[in-house]
Parts: sequence; C-alpha cells; structure tokens
Amino acid sequence: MHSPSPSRTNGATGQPAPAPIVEARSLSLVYPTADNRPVTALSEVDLTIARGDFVSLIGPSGCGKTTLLRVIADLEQPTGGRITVEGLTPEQARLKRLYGYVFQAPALYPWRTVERNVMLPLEIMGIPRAERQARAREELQRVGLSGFERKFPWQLSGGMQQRASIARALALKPDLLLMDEPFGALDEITRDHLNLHLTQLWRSTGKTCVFVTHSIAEAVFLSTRIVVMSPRPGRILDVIDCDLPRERTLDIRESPEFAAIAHRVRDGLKEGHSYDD
Ligand SMILES: Nc1ncnc2c1ncn2[C@@H]1O[C@H](COP(=O)(O)OP(=O)(O)OP(=O)(O)O)[C@@H](O)[C@H]1O
Repeated sequence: MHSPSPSRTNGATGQPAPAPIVEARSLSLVYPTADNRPVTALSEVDLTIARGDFVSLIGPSGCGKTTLLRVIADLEQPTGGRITVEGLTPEQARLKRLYGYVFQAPALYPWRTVERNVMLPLEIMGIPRAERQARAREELQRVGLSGFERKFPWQLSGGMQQRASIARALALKPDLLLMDEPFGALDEITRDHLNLHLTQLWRSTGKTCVFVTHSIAEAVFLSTRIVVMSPRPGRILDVIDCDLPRERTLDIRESPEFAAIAHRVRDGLKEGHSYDD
C-alpha cells in the first residue's frame, strides 16, 4: 500500500523539511449524473507528492487519473477530503499560476504561430511583449523547437505540436507540471524520443511532474514514483518507488531493475482489474 506522508522535519538538521508540493487526504469525488447513478471517480485518495518528484498516475480507463489531475489543477471540485497544492487550496494555486497543464491533445490555436501560441497565457497575464517573446523563445529552444517560432501548428508534426504545448506550459515558469497523457496519440518512435526529451527536461529544470499514462514502460522510464490506480471506485492501489538512476537513456528499459519495477506495476494493475468490465 502507499507510503505515508514524509515527516515534516529533517532528521539530520532538525530544520523543517520542505512542504510537499501536493498533499491529498481522503480525497473523494463523486460526479452527479443525469440518470441518478452518481459515478465515484475518486475514493479516499491519500497522496503526497514531494518537490522534484516525477510521479506517474497509471491505471485502466476510467480509474480517475484525469479526475485526480484536474482536482490538483482546480478544474474539478472534490466532494470529500482535502488537498493542498504548494500549501494552498487548488484555487489559490491556480490563481497564482503555480502549475502548467499539458492536455492530451496539443490544443494550439491554428491561426496563431507557434511562438504566439506559447505567448498567449503570458499575454493573458499582462506580461510585456518583449518579455513574453523572450520567454516563449527560451522555452521553445528548451523543447527543441528553435527555428519553428513562425510556423503555424498545422505545419508541425504531432510530436512537435505536443512539444509546443509543453513549452507553453513551461513559459509560465511553474514549479509543477501537470501532464494528461500528452504522448498517448503519438507513434511509438516519436513517443520514445519525447520520453527521452522529457526526462532530460525534468532533470535540467528540477520541476515536479505529475504525468498520466496508460503505458507501464513510459511510467517506469519517466518516474521517481508510480501511483497505481483502479476503477469503480477510483482509488490508489499502490505507490511504487522507481529508484532507477535519475539520468536515464532508453537502454535502461533492457535492465533487470527496470523489468522488476515494471513487473510490480503490472501486478498492481492486475490486482485492480475487474474482469466484469
Ligand atoms: N464530467 C463527468 N461526469 C460524469 N462522470 C464523469 C465525468 N468525468 C469523468 N467521469 C467518470 O469518472 C470516472 C473517472 O474518469 P477519468 O476520466 O478521471 O478516468 P481516467 O482514468 O482518466 O480514464 P482514461 O484513461 O480513459 O482517460 C469514469 O467512470 C468517467 O466515466
């Protein structure tokens, strides 16, 4: 079962340990439905996400992964329990723009250039033009899209569009990056490439990432911790520490350590699988 919250003091120094970036306790969310058969999307979820972690949420369709991500982002309201983001309510965290959100589809405006798509949230925040352009260029360079600033989204491949949407999220300079299956629609080769890119980006920026996926290999490759969820009601079955070296190349997927973690994730998923679906 999942690990308890870490202690709030550092044993070695006696100094208070940094607060977790996300902390959920007994979190529940029941969606009302028109046919009066409410759906329990989340039930009694306890989860602590430490600063700098890369946490993947994995589980079969309908187990509440997106709902949990949306609760963190204040896009859904829990019906029970509590949750803090950077010690604040999700609403306060949203208003302070403390996170960036990457959706399943890139959601770029086709009539805006790539650069102007990345600049859009900064425009809404009222950031002066020169600064928003500098930030957009910096983040486009970080995701390997220098030279594509003036292209339109439809002139880019699916993988490049998704990288542009990651740049847009990064341009807000959030400590927390929430990603809802961003590579799910891409072919395997592109996905491998983006996984490699994402792990390098995570390491170099020190961001905390929460990443929804259906792929065991993707979860093991990217994560420091893997949250295994199961449906009806959506709950956490296991939280697995993924203690592979932080610096990872795709070859690591051939290692016995990788296979052992993938095996444990698969076992967790089997445990939660309901065969009457
Ligand atoms: N707005 C809504 N109204 C009613 N039920 C909903 C709503 N959104 C999601 N649900 C239901 O809540 C449950 C959890 O959905 P959620 O999208 O969080 O799961 P998921 O694990 O992200 O699924 P997937 O992997 O297919 O994206 C599902 O049974 C879904 O049908």
